[in-house]
Parts: sequence; structure tokens; C-alpha cells
Amino acid sequence: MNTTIYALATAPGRSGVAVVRISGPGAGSALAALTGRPLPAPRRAVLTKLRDPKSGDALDDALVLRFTAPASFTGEDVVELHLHGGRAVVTGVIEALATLPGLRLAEPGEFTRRAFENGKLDLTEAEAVADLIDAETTAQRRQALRQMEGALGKLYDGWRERLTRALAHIEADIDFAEDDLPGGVADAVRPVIAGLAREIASHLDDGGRGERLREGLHIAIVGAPNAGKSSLLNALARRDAAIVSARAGTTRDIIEVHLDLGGYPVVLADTAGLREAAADEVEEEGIRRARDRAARADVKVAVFDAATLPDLDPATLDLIDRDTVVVFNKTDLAAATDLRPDLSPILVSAQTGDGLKLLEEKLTEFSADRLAIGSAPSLTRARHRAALTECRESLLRALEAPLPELAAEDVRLASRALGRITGRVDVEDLLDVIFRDFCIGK
Ligand SMILES: Nc1nc2c(ncn2[C@@H]2O[C@H](COP(=O)(O)OP(=O)(O)OP(=O)(O)O)[C@@H](O)[C@H]2O)c(=O)[nH]1
Ligand SMILES: [K+]
Ligand SMILES: [Mg+2]
Repeated sequence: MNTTIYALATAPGRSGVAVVRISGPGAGSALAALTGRPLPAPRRAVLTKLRDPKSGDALDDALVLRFTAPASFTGEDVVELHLHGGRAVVTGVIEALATLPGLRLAEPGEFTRRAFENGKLDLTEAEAVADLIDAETTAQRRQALRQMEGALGKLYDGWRERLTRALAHIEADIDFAEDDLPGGVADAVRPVIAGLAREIASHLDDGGRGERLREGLHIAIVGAPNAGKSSLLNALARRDAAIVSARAGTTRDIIEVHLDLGGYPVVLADTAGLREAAADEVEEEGIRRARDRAARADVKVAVFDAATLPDLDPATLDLIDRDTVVVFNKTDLAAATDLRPDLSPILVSAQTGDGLKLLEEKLTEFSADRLAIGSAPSLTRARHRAALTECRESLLRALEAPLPELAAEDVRLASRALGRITGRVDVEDLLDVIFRDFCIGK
């Protein structure tokens, strides 16, 4: 039998209300020990005094709520203690729980893990719980909610069902065929497998938008020294995140700020100015990192100093591609209108704020284009991508298999790969990795 676990479910620190969650067979008796009274009816909030069971010391006047197995988040008996969120109150209750036999502090993600183990959630839904807690923007919240409601799990389970049927077909062929077995997969099953392989391919070929939406779109600001990259970063972040100075070669390390652009999460990075003659090995390393970041970014903002027009820094020009927004900065110093229309530059002044709104709109447009999710549930994790890739490869092998027995084995492998995503098959080794990323109390 499972132990009974408890943890503070809300953020640590002072707060109006703090919730301590208890889950397991001993949840009810733990509540009784704290209140010294009979248990309240399930799903009815009751205001009651909590006392230290040993000393009788009053701990709090709390709103308590209990759920009985299996009708709870974890599928076990659950008690929630809604406490006044003072540190001494929370510590007192946690310490009192620690003295009760059979209870222990929960590990990170353990409540959600139990929900998974009790069949309340599949793995994609459990992962979505973590994503929802981490969601910082509207688009991230939408994606996490959709996944938590089971959209992704249903899609994968549906595919798995189709494979199970295909497999039954192939196995029937093997069992009932005369001695002269037909080579490979029977014609009736072939289109099913080929069709699914195609669907998986197009699901995989989404430009990684679901994964990016979880992580944030990476935008790198690049340009020559003193073009005003750090000034631009600060203006977009609305705070002094990066050092600005008139000295060329100020920025060396990558400075990152997180932005919410129209509901889309963005990681905006300031980088060292690009130039041949670095002042020292530190700047040289900075430039190497800048180039590396530019190469890995989803979108680049190439900044040019409007005062040096029509000459444009060649190293920066070199980096421009279809994922680049070109910016002419310092337009307060020099008008840059009508120059280089081929680059469709956005004219800004990081100093006066001119044109920044336009730049924000442009970047939001780029983000929406790369992150917006359609009505179909999107792939959100590298773990899912790896399993789907494996599934598809197995299906393609099945189509080529010279014998139905071999095809059956490949379809079985494909089905297992799908099952691992939702947690229907051999995931024991994966669980620690997945739930480790949760915080305690979730
Ligand atoms: N007039 C004017 N000056 C600006 C503008 N943007 C930046 N500057 C100035 O240009 C200088 C360089 O700005 P930074 O933001 O440090 O430039 P950077 O591109 O980050 O420079 P490095 O980190 O050295 O590559 C500073 O003196 C800024 O105050 C602008 O829009 N107008
Ligand atoms: K500078
Ligand atoms: Mg800088």
C-alpha cells in the first residue's frame, strides 16, 4: 500500500491563503488527528480549528476539504487544508503532520505521479499539468489546457487503436494462410499503415511550434558594436537589463530577457557587437557566442546604425535571411527614410522610443507565424517527437517487410512507441525523469 504524502501545494512564503495537500490512505486519519473531531462529509468545505496532536497547541482556524478515493486528483483519499498563509502557521501544520505515523513529505511531482499511476491522467496530461503551472503567456496556457484535457493523448491513443486493428489483421493472415503465405503485409492492411505513417509525418513536420511555444521563441539581436543593440533590448524589455555605453564592445555575455509578445513567449537575447578586430580575448569569445546564438535563433533582429547609412556593416548583412527583421536604429540622429527598401527596415530610435511599437508589432507577427497552433493538437515535447519518429520508422519498415511475421513485429514496435508517449506501456524508467521537473506539492 502507498504511504500517505503531504506538502505545501501553494507557493512558499507569506500569502493570504496557503494550501497543504495530503494524499494517501492515511489522509482522513491525519485530518482527524489535527481537528480532534469526526471527519467532515467529502467535498464539503468546513471551517475548523487545527491543533498539534501532541501538544494540543492551536495551529490555525482553517477551511478543510476532503475527497475520497477514487474521486480525487490523485485517485487516493485526499485532504486539503486551506490555511492562513503565514510562515509559522504553515510550518506548524507541516511539523504536526510529520509527527503522524505513516506520513511523509511528498517528493517533487509525486501527487501528479500518483494521479498517473492511478489512471487519472495519461502521461501527456501529467506533462500538461506541469506546463500549465509553468505557463507564462496566453498561448502557452491555451496549449497546456488543451493537452491537459487530453487532446494529444486522444490523438495518440486513436493511432494506437488503428495499429492494434492492423496487427490483428496481419496476425489473422498469418494464422489462417495456407502454406504458401503471401509475401509481406496483406493489401487490406497496407493503406492503413501507409496512411498512418503519412499522418505521423505531417504531425512531426510542424516546424516544432508546440515545443517552441513551451520554451519560448528565441530572438537574437545582432549587429556591429555601438549599433544600439543593448539599448534596443532595454527598450523592448522596459528595464535596464543590459549595460549601455558609448564604448564599442560593451556587451560580451549574452543577456536574455523574457517577453510576452501578444500572448506569445519570447526569449530575447542581446549579443556582443560583431567586428573583426576584437579588443581582447574576452570580446573575441563574446563575438563567437553572438554568432553561435544568431545561428541557433528562430528569429534575428539585425540592427544597423542609421547614422552610418548608406554603408551597412557587412558582417551583419551577411546574417540576414528570411528569419530576420532589419532595424535602422538612431533615427533621431539621421533620417533613414527610403534607404534600402529591399531590406524592409524598421526605423527606430531606442533613445526616443520612436518606431518601437512598429518593431514590437513586427516581432509579434513573426512569433504568431512561428508559434500559433491550429485546431489540431500540437506536438509539445522532444520526448514525444522521438517516440513518433521511431513509430513512423517502424511503420515504414513494416511496409517493406518480406514476411508477414516481420511486418507484425514492426507494427508491434510502432504501437509500443506510441504507447510510451501516453504511458500505456513500459515507461517505468521514464517516470523519474518526467516527474523530477515538477515542484513539490504538485
Ligand atoms: N542618439 C541615439 N543614440 C543611441 C540610440 N541607441 C543607442 N544609442 C547610443 O549608442 C551607444 C551604443 O549603444 P549600445 O546600446 O551600448 O550599443 P550596442 O550595440 O549594444 O554596443 P555593443 O554592446 O558595444 O556592441 C550608446 O551611447 C547609446 O546611448 C539611439 O536611438 N539614438
Ligand atoms: K556600446
Ligand atoms: Mg551592447
